[in-house]
Amino acid sequence: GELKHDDLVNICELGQGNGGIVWKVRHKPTDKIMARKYCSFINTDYNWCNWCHWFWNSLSPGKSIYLEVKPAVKNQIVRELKVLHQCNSPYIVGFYGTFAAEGQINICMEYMDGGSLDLILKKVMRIPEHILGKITVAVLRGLSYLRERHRIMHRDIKPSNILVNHQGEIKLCDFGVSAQLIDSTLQTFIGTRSYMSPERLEGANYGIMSDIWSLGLSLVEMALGRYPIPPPSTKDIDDLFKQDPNGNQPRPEGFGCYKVLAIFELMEWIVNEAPPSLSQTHFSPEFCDFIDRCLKKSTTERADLNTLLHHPFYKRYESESDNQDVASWIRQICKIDQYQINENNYRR
Ligand SMILES: Nc1ncnc2c1ncn2[C@@H]1O[C@H](COP(=O)(O)OP(=O)(O)OP(=O)(O)O)[C@@H](O)[C@H]1O
Ligand SMILES: NCCNc1nnc(-c2ccc(F)c(F)c2Nc2ccc(I)cc2F)o1
Ligand SMILES: [Mg+2]
Repeated sequence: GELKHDDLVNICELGQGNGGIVWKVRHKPTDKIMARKYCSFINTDYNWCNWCHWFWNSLSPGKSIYLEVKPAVKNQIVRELKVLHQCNSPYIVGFYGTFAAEGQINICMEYMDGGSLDLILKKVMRIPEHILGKITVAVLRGLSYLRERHRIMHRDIKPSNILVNHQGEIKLCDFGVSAQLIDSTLQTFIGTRSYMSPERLEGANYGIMSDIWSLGLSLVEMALGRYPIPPPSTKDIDDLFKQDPNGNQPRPEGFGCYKVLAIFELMEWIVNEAPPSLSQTHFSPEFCDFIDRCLKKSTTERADLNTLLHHPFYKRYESESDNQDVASWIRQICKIDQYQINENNYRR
């Protein structure tokens, strides 16, 4: 049956984004561990000055934006989210239910004990190419599932929305299954960095091809270990790889101290400058070509989903049946984590 607010016990906070707070919870009746996302809305009536408040609020990234939606709109969102019960794929995070409590929309989903790839990236310097190959297989298969079976694009592909677990599974979450929720959160540039495609930033029509751009940019960020706009110089990259060839040292402070562009400068750069690319000094020619095909600024030149499903980089990893390599890599990283926890406890 449907989940109820009182059946859930908070265990610990998993993280905060721009539109939500995520808690690790236990569902008492089934003793199941879940991840519960509060979408931060308050259900007072919507009016113009709230919009201004929201707009100025959204300029200061990282704060949770409080949005106003009418109760009727909230009910429509909950109704549309129930479609998530039909979203069943090895590449999509499981869904347990949704409900409104204290004027907030809650989404309860599968708890992924490896966390999201943005957190993983904070623990290691870079993600090795063979792991990025497995990530690419999972994301492309997840996008295909959403398009073939539910006729939707993802809309928010980025490392924090790609989750992993100790079994080596890699799954997508936070995709735009509810049109009303998308409208209510005015998916604009909230957040410090944009994974949005040039056409989407320019306000032109956009679709699945925009997800392909976001995938390309996310892969470059995970391959280099830093957000790739403005692109690091070849010297920067060579230094990174010289310091730490296999890329699993935690990142030193002031790493690659590059100028962090303000959100508007960043969007301007994405629209006006050449897209980032990878060099064959450190990456395979297939991976470099895959990235170039995803990061074409013009959607007519950019590879579509079917082309990528036949690309040599994808083909190299799609045949590998199990993800034991991913599983041991995740465990190794989390063990570092576990080791750190023990260390800290021991010191205390
Ligand atoms: N199902 C889940 N299992 C485990 N951890 C999760 C799950 N869903 C989210 N998280 C964690 O919670 C954090 C916050 O998630 P949330 O989607 O609210 O924000 P975000 O994706 O980081 O950013 P934004 O809100 O801008 O999209 C994520 O970074 C992720 O580490
Ligand atoms: N960057 C914007 C703020 N972050 C965000 N987190 N979740 C969403 C989201 C947006 C639209 C939507 F329809 C959802 F179901 C959404 N959530 C959602 C979808 C699938 C699963 I499985 C779990 C979810 F929380 O947006
Ligand atoms: Mg997210």
